[in-house]
Amino acid sequence: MLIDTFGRVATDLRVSLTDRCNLRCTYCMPEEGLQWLAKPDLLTDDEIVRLIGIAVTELGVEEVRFTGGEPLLRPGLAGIVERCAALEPRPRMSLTTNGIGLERTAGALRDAGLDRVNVSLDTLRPEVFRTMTRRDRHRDVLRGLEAARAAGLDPVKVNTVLMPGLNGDEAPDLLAWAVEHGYELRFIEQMPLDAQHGWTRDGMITAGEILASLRTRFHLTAEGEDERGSAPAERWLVDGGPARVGVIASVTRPFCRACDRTRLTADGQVRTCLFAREESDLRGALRSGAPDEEIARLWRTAMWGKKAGSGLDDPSFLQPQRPMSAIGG
Ligand SMILES: Nc1nc2c(ncn2[C@@H]2O[C@H](COP(=O)(O)OP(=O)(O)OP(=O)(O)O)[C@@H](O)[C@H]2O)c(=O)[nH]1
Ligand SMILES: C[S@@+](CC[C@H](N)C(=O)[O-])C[C@H]1O[C@@H](n2cnc3c(N)ncnc32)[C@H](O)[C@@H]1O
Ligand code: SF4
Ligand code: SF4
Repeated sequence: MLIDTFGRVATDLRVSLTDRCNLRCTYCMPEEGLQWLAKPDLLTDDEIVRLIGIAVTELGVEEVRFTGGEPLLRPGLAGIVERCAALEPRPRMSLTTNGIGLERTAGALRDAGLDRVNVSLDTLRPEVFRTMTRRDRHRDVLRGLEAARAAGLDPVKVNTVLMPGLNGDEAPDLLAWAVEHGYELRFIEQMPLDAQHGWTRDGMITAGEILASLRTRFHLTAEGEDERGSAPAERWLVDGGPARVGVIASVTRPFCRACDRTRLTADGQVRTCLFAREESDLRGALRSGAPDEEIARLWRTAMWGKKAGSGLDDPSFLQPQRPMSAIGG
């Protein structure tokens, strides 16, 4: 098992498959993109499957989420999913994506063994999408979402970051649209994880503001703590249900106490937390011929260094060196 400093057990593995992306969301990366990881530094498909195998068979990981950067840019994604679906015990598998290309790939990913998908979409307005992502791909995302549902990926969740002056007034419209289409919408508080270090607490829209805005049009009933478990999203029934809406309030209502995550970057570093400042090198061990037991030992040791939480409220808080897209958001 992966037991951290506080006795919490990590059963949820987030794997970044690439740091590259075909969008340029303003809260994530600059217009010109970033200095991408060099190809030889990326884990190969075989290395990723081996590490996930160790996590699942030796370390008690039960859930694997593929993310990035944009994971659909990884050519071997369906193959990786298929090989992970053959592991014993079989992990639950999900994908966090911007949805571009999902129209083509959702069926194959489902057939390979993917269980569910979270698609990021911040706005229903194509021109706002262009401003927020600096790309004209709104329609591709909507088609990707439809394809995910049609392929039987279930649930299909939608992740939305609200930004003042852009989509800040769209929460009720987005919720009405999500309820109509059967998607589970979650609003995410903007976090200080952008490559440009442009985040300010005053400049973000808080969970409280999002809920107040939703309540102008919907009746929301809070779900119990038991139903939440270790999930980042607090959820509310919309107009009595069954539709739900979530808010991931990492900044104003942190949920680190129940954290059950461990992370693997695309270049093979274990991170204990989104906001960790240290990493442990598994790629080096893999490439120097370490056996599975040694890699499992390194991974366990890494988790003993996990901090209590994000440290966002600590006056000495420092943003991690890697931006969200390179950590695996
Ligand atoms: N603070 C914090 N935020 C997280 C963490 N994991 C995910 N998030 C935030 O939640 C957003 C959505 O994450 P997803 O990739 O959809 O995953 P999730 O919400 O854990 O997924 P579900 O299991 O589907 O609920 C991310 O973009 C982050 O902003 C985490 O460990 N810590
Ligand atoms: C980093 S992206 C990676 C996966 C994929 N490219 C996508 O956008 O879904 C994962 C999630 O992180 C969120 N995200 C990115 N930067 C963020 C920030 N500064 N604060 C909060 N969420 C952020 C995105 O909205 C997205 O839902
Ligand atoms: S949030 Fe996702 S889609 Fe947007 S730039 Fe970052 S990695 Fe790309
Ligand atoms: S910020 Fe770190 S400790 Fe808190 S929930 Fe996220 S990964 Fe876990």
